[in-house]
Amino acid sequence: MGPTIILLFSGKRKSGKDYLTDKLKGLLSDKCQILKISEPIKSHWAKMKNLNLDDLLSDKEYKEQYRLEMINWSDEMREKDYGCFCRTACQNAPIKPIWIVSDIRRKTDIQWFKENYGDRIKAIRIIADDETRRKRGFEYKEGIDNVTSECDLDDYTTWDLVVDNGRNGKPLEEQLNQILELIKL
Ligand SMILES: Nc1ncnc2c1ncn2[C@@H]1O[C@H](COP(=O)(O)OP(=O)(O)OP(=O)(O)O)[C@@H](O)[C@H]1O
Repeated sequence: MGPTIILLFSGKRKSGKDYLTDKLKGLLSDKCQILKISEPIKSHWAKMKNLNLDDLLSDKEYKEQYRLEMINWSDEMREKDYGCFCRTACQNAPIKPIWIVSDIRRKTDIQWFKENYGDRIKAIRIIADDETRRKRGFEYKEGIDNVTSECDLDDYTTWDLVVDNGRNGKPLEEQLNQILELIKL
């Protein structure tokens, strides 16, 4: 037993992953649970470095400060076991009909979910134009924006849905309805 549907969200920095998945959570409420693959990474990192986990998980400057180091450390872990963080995130999550994974970043993340949950998964790409992302606080950083964790899914093509959350995007309600169409419980 497990969730009936797992929505995997991916998108570049400041495309609006947290924003859209939070809105979706607002609609689905008790039927869904948001999972973050970055949660087990951050919780391990916080323990190792004696940092405040809530600050690391939230949207503050704090997380930017440690992003590069966390990427490098988690990449080393993934080389040994590509599913390690996906597995922990799933093990820690309460069973609900719908899981929303809000931070898929790699082909191997999708691969792991496919191997373990088969066709219960739907993969959604959130896109936004550069100008919009910059307005939301995005600043290009060498070592972060040009590496695997940010770029591995740029050439993935078999998304179940692509949502434009930039200036040319459809109104929010339509975007959310498109996502709900994928669920059809
Ligand atoms: N459609 C939208 N309308 C208005 N504000 C938005 C919209 N989408 C995102 N934002 C805002 O833009 C900012 C960045 O969005 P968000 O944190 O969801 O991006 P993210 O993809 O999760 O970024 P990161 O990868 O850096 O965590 C937030 O302040 C969010 O509220």
